[in-house]
Amino acid sequence: MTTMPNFETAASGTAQPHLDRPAKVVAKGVNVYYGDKQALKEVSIEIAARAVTSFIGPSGCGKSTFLRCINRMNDTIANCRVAGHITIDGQDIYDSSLDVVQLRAQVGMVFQKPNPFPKSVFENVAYGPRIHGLARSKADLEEVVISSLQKAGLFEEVKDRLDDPGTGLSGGQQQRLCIARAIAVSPEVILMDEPCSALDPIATAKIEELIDELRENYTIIIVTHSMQQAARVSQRTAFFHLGVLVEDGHTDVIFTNPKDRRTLDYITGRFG
Ligand SMILES: Nc1ncnc2c1ncn2[C@@H]1O[C@H](COP(=O)(O)OP(=O)(O)OP(=O)(O)O)[C@@H](O)[C@H]1O
Repeated sequence: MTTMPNFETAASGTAQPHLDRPAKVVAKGVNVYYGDKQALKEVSIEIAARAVTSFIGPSGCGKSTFLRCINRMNDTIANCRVAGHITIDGQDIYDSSLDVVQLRAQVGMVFQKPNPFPKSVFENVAYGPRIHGLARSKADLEEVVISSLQKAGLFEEVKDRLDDPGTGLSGGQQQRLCIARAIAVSPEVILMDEPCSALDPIATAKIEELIDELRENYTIIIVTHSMQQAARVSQRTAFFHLGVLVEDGHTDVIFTNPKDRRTLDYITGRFG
């Protein structure tokens, strides 16, 4: 499946000319430190709404660190300090009055290794809507769970196993369960940190198809080590190197006509 950029139907707002879509997430001058060590330097980027953006770059360049800035997951790391500005729809997500729990519902996250809760398939998905008070009745909750499993392309496979443990599903199914869990609290942005690295090629293809479907309704940011995956699933790509965002742009441009020598060296396999 090769996904070429298709931006002609901007969802709403005014598209930034270089993005072709309204910007959903805007970062300006982001610096991140672990203790004395600086992991990200002056990262500024606009992330297009309702499109898939890939973060690529050699190991240790700061992709995951930057991803975690977008839902303030770095707050949970004791020696990590984030400076700079990040807004989502114009709202400063580092504002001291911001409710971080609410932010993490608005900005869902899917991790490298599928991590379902040790609960039933149903409860894995129901947990978020329940704690966020998103369902008024049992019937409401069932509807949210079923529609989330459907959106994650998993419902047909698990409809007779809703009471079985989520951990009993295959790796690919568990990852789609984690995507359903993220979707269940109605996020606007979904962060995916190497979501296919623990999966076989068939399960990977399913997740990639799902990502392609989800971009209609969500802003998706994916960290990947696979340039083929970035080329297949994303409309935009950002290349990081040694804590610096070297360049970002349309995926086909980054892969065929990058501006910076470091990007060219990376995509042609000269390092990383
Ligand atoms: N919790 C932490 N404490 C200290 N240093 C960290 C921590 N997490 C990441 N780092 C350091 O920050 C830098 C960026 O790491 P990060 O994991 O963001 O890179 P990455 O590009 O996602 O790497 P990979 O592709 O290997 O996952 C690295 O030098 C890493 O060692």
